[in-house]
Amino acid sequence: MSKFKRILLKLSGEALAGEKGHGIDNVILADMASEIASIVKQGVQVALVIGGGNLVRGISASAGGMNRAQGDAMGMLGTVMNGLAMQDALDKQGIDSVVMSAIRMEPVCEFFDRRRALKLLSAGSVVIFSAGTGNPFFTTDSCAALRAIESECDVIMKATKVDGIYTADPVKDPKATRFDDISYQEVISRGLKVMDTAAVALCMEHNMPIFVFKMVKGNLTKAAVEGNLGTLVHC
Ligand SMILES: Nc1ncnc2c1ncn2[C@@H]1O[C@H](COP(=O)(O)OP(=O)(O)O)[C@@H](O)[C@H]1O
Ligand SMILES: O=c1ccn([C@@H]2O[C@H](COP(=O)(O)OP(=O)(O)O)[C@@H](O)[C@H]2O)c(=O)[nH]1
Repeated sequence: MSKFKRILLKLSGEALAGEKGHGIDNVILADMASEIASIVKQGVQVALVIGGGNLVRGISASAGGMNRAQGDAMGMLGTVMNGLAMQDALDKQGIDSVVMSAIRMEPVCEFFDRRRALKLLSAGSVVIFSAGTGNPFFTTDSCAALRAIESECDVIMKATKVDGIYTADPVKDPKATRFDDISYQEVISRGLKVMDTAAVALCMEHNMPIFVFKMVKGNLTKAAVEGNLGTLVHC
C-alpha cells in the first residue's frame, strides 16, 4: 500500500537531457517512464509537470537580447515538447496518459481542463500538465504548485539534481548541510533557491507538502510509495 494516493511529480527539463545537457536523451526518457509506470502499477495516481530547461529558458533567451515574454513563450512550448516525448515513452510502457496544455494547441494535446484532469487521474491515467501556467515570468515549479493544488494531489515530489534542500547550494558550497525537513517559512526566509519563492508561497498558503529528492533510479518508488526520501517541506 503506497503512502500517497495522488502525487504531482515535477521533473526538471534538464534531467531529460542527461550528459548531453541539451535536448532529450531517449534512454533517460525511457528509464523515467519505466519508473513512473512502476508507481502507477502500485496504485499511485500521477500528475506530471516537466520543465523545459533542456530546450529553452526564457531568462537565458532574454540574457541573449530577446524580449523576455517572447523567450518565456518559447520556454512554455518546450515543456509541451517534453510532455509529448514523455507521453510516447509512457505509451511504450503500456501506461495511459493525457497531455494537457495551458495554451490551446489541439489536436497536438488537450487544453487544460481541471475537472477532466480530476476524472482522468481517478481513472488511473497519468496527466501531464504542460505549457507551465500559460503566463510568462513564471516557472514550471509554480505550475507544479498550482496544478497540484487544483488537482487535489497529496504531495509535490520535486525530482532534481540534488538529494534534498541544503543550508546553501550544495553544488557551490561543499560545507552545506541537508535538512530532513524544513518549514515553508524557513525556505523563504533563508532564501533557499531549490524551488522558486512564488511556488513555495503558494504551497504554504494551501498546505501542500513538497518532497525534494534526487532523480536517480529507484528513488521515485522510494519517494512516492514509501514517502521517506530527500527533504520534506511542510508547515
Ligand atoms: N539551498 C539549496 N539546497 C539545494 N539545492 C539548491 C539550493 N540552492 C540552490 N540549489 C540548486 O537548485 C537546483 C535545483 O533547482 P532548479 O534549478 O529549479 O532545478 P530543476 O532545474 O531541477 O527544476 C539544484 O540543482 C541545486 O544546485
Ligand atoms: O508558467 C510558466 C512556466 C515556464 N515558463 C517558461 O518555460 C521555461 C522552462 O521552464 P523551467 O525553467 O521552469 O524548466 P526547468 O528548470 O524545470 O527545466 C522557463 O524558463 C520559462 O521561460 C513560463 O514562461 N511560464
